[in-house]
Amino acid sequence: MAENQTSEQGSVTDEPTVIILYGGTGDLAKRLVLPAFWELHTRGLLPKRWKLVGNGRGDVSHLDFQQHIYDALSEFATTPEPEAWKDFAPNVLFAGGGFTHDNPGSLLDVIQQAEDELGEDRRIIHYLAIPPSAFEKTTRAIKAHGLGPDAKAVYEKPFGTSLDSFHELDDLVHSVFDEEQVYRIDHFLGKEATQNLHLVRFSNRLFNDTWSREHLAQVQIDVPETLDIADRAGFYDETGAALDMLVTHLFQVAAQVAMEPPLSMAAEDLQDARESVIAAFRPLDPSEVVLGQYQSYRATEGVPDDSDTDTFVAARLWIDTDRWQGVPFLLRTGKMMPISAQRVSLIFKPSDGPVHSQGSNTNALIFDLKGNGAIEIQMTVKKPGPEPVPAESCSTLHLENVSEGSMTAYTSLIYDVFAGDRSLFTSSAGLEATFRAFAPLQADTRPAIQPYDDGSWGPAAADALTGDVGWLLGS
Ligand SMILES: NC(=O)C1=CN([C@@H]2O[C@H](COP(=O)(O)OP(=O)(O)OC[C@H]3O[C@@H](n4cnc5c(N)ncnc54)[C@H](OP(=O)(O)O)[C@@H]3O)[C@@H](O)[C@H]2O)C=CC1
Ligand SMILES: O=C1O[C@H](COP(=O)(O)O)[C@@H](O)[C@H](O)[C@H]1O
Repeated sequence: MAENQTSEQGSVTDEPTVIILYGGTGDLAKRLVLPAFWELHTRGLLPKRWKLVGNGRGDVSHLDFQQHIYDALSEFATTPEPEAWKDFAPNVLFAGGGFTHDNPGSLLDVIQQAEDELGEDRRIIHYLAIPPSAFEKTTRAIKAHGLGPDAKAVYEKPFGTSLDSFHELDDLVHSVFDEEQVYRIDHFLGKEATQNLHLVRFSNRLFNDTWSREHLAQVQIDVPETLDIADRAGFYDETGAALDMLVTHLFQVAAQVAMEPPLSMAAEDLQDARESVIAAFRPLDPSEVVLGQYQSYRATEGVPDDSDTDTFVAARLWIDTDRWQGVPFLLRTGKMMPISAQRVSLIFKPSDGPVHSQGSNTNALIFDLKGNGAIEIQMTVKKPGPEPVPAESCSTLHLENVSEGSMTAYTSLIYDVFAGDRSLFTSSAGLEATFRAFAPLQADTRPAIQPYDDGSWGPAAADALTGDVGWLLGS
């Protein structure tokens, strides 16, 4: 979240604001975005006067959309307290009939209705919580109906699906909005624990001095998920794991680990440092990438019988800076795996002796990105007893003493949109570099999809990518 959370709350909340949530009844909206709006409301961090307008292709009444939000909050956050809900619900409207350049559905009328209550000086925030394939037509519609000037636009990821489509979308977006109006979300950057990666590193000599090829054998960024894709087959089948997670979240987290020391810990300097290192990502070598698809995937309603979509990806990424020469970044994520976790592991080289670890564990510093985060250290210690026998041990710092008041990534990032703080959002230049590194997976050199059992750790070939080390999870 922006550093100005409390000091500038006044300036954020004074601006009458209409938030248009395209894809308002979708999966992302119900699981993450609507709970985030609710959290901001209960914390008093929404603008003083606001309207939230859900948009979609179907016709949904205002009351039904309010009920949809209530149900989503009950399922994915907490059941709203009646008093707080009474303040919230009347601000929620729905505009159906879709929104395209030649047919605005009821959106313009509903915006007018919101404006009648908020006044003409209202600001519009467009939040595109829709599949990436719909970004372009919705952006064209925003332009055609004159809703671009003075607005802010929040784009979900992936912003583009290839280097070419990224350029096309970026050009289109810049024909409607100035860069300062655009907020490209990668919610892994908003996670408290992701931000801890640089804070812990740069504030503690113990870690900062060992954060390089001299000491590290490899870095693993591992995000297995037990989830299937049943609720979002349409979106997922046209996207796949590599686009959904690798070129987006995992690349951004890799950049967060690999960045050079920023000029200062100020948000813009951190953003520059993160985005600069992405330019040094070597384009992926398809022979170092494993794509998989879980066995029951094609039986999912809405997925074609012959779908070639990847639901698993593991890749070895090289970063061509002096600090990281020779250190592979192992990235892995997939659906229908045995556990859900989000871990960044810095795996140390063996010590020069005379005592060497003998166990199966590795000397590693691990950041758990879930929730408020945790930091784990795996190391060799002395086994109690008369002989100096080394044994493997592990200790976890749960960070509870510093987690009071923490917010979900979406809550924090949406607050930043209100506050006008773009430092935890991705820039055009940074995203262009991610798509350059990703391009070899989109050519005819794309590796063949390998099947894996539901609930397994993915195709066996992914294990070989880590060399002798093995994946810390699941080995
Ligand atoms: N779900 C998640 O966990 C996360 C998703 N995201 C991102 O959020 C975005 C939306 O994902 P998600 O909510 O899962 O996807 P959904 O498949 O649930 O789609 C969201 C909504 O978009 C609308 N929509 C679908 N297709 C089109 C279309 N062709 N034109 C216009 N509107 C369309 C639908 O609403 P209607 O039928 O009412 O028009 C749908 O409910 C994606 O960019 C995704 O990468 C990011 C982080 C997490
Ligand atoms: O963006 C996405 O992220 C979620 C995982 O993120 P989490 O923070 O909600 O655990 C992933 O399941 C989804 O496929 C992807 O679109």
